[in-house]
Amino acid sequence: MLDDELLCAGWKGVDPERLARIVSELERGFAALAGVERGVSIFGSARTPADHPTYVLARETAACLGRAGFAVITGGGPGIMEAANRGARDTGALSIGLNIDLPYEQRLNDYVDLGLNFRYFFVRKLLFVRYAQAFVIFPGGFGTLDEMFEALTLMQTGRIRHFPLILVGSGRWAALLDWIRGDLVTNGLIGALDPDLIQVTEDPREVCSIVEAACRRQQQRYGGNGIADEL
Ligand SMILES: CC(C)=CCNc1ncnc2c1ncn2[C@@H]1O[C@H](COP(=O)(O)O)[C@@H](O)[C@H]1O
Repeated sequence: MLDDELLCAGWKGVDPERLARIVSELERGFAALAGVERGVSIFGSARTPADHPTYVLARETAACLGRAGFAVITGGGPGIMEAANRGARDTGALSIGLNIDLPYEQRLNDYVDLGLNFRYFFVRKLLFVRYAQAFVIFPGGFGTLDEMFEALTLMQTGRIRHFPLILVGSGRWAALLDWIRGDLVTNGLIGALDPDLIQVTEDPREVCSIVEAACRRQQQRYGGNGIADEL
């Protein structure tokens, strides 16, 4: 069977409707975020409570980015997402939440100024990249790791360029980084230089200076945010 025939074989009655929904989510997202020229997407656990040091660090980091003129984009949920939206709100920077519809009740956190709800994870993930100049990632679970590895894949394959991926909280990432540098590099599963795509810091001001330097490079080389046309 040819590829086209295979694809058509799966084209059931509901698929056109699904496709229309996907396109309309994309359109709504692009329209809502079209004015965002400088943004940073911040990821991290949905479960980190407000009195946790990592929450405080995420709030501070977002505030620092906000003061530098960046909009802050998160998943709009609780935990680190809330901390980052809160830090943006503290400084009057645009605080964006791209929320996902989940089977259990899920509302946007109280610190989102521009909020959108999505049915599809992949539409929302595209927007996290499309409207950001950098990814800043705090410790988290499967959701956070998914977002981190998606960005790394896009960087490794050249779909996004000069796009810093910054892990905040060195101690918490050490075991994962050891495994990446050890097992993955040693067994030839990634290139020897691929781990260099990841930067690690504890310091909100360093996050800001890494992002600003990358922005300048993106601007000089591409006149935009370093995102290839294919994305
Ligand atoms: C308390 C709870 C589980 C709430 C879930 N509510 C959520 N709302 C919005 N984005 C989410 C949510 N859960 C996961 N995500 C996405 O996945 C990441 C967090 O997942 P995790 O907690 O690390 O795995 C976030 O950066 C976010 O983009």
